[in-house]
Amino acid sequence: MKPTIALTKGRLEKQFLAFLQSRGYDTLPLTDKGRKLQVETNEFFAVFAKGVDVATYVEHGIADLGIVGEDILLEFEPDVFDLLPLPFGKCRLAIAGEPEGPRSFGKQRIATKFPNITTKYFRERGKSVDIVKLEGSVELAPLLGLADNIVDIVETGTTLKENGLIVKEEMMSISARCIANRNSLKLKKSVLTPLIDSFRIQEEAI
Ligand SMILES: Nc1ncnc2c1ncn2[C@@H]1O[C@H](COP(=O)(O)OP(=O)(O)OP(=O)(O)O)[C@@H](O)[C@H]1O
Ligand SMILES: O=P(O)(O)OC[C@H]1O[C@H](OP(=O)(O)OP(=O)(O)O)[C@H](O)[C@@H]1O
Repeated sequence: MKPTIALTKGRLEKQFLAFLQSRGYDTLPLTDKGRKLQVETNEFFAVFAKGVDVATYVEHGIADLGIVGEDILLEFEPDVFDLLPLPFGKCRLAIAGEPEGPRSFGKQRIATKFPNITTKYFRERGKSVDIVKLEGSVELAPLLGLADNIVDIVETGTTLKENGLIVKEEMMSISARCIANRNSLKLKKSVLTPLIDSFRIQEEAI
């Protein structure tokens, strides 16, 4: 029985397909899928979902493996096995804002897509902050006065730069991860092992 892999749609999907190609897989069924959300390849069934839903499908055992950003694992803490890092989806989480600093003097207000990561990060440093949850274009928040600073993903830094913002503090580096359903790892070991092994790369290449 072929295993099922849940893939994060969009940015990570493209990078995962390039990675699969580099590992010798025929990715034609995946690249030619059009708007289909389920595709069968020679080696596995693929389903395409948003990052947090990838984690949910893996947690519930609908998918055996998942390809997801580490930010999703840190934010939602799904009950999955975090198997291995992958050499793409590389970016970092950072606190960013306007160069002249926060407007308010009281408790700092932070806009972010990642309220849990942000709360934990500041709590571990003995600070309490007010969080404003946004779903995207987080860089707008300090510009429009919704928040003092943001916590967001930075890759090239272009979005920050073009909006006149700067990194105030680097929080952590993140990459894509391969996750697994805990039961699948035991029950489908023989079909999953070759697949997982083909995703392994030298630690220093991550
Ligand atoms: N600029 C970036 N550079 C590199 N990796 C990124 C970047 N932005 C996000 N990522 C990583 O890719 C994953 C998917 O990001 P993507 O932007 O495609 O989805 P999303 O944030 O859910 O946005 P959307 O709502 O448009 O689907 C994120 O979870 C993160 O790990
Ligand atoms: O450093 P950069 O290379 O500019 O990349 C960082 C940007 O990419 C992501 O946004 P995305 O494109 O996913 O859009 P969103 O803000 O709507 O989530 C992230 O939230 C930053 O805004």
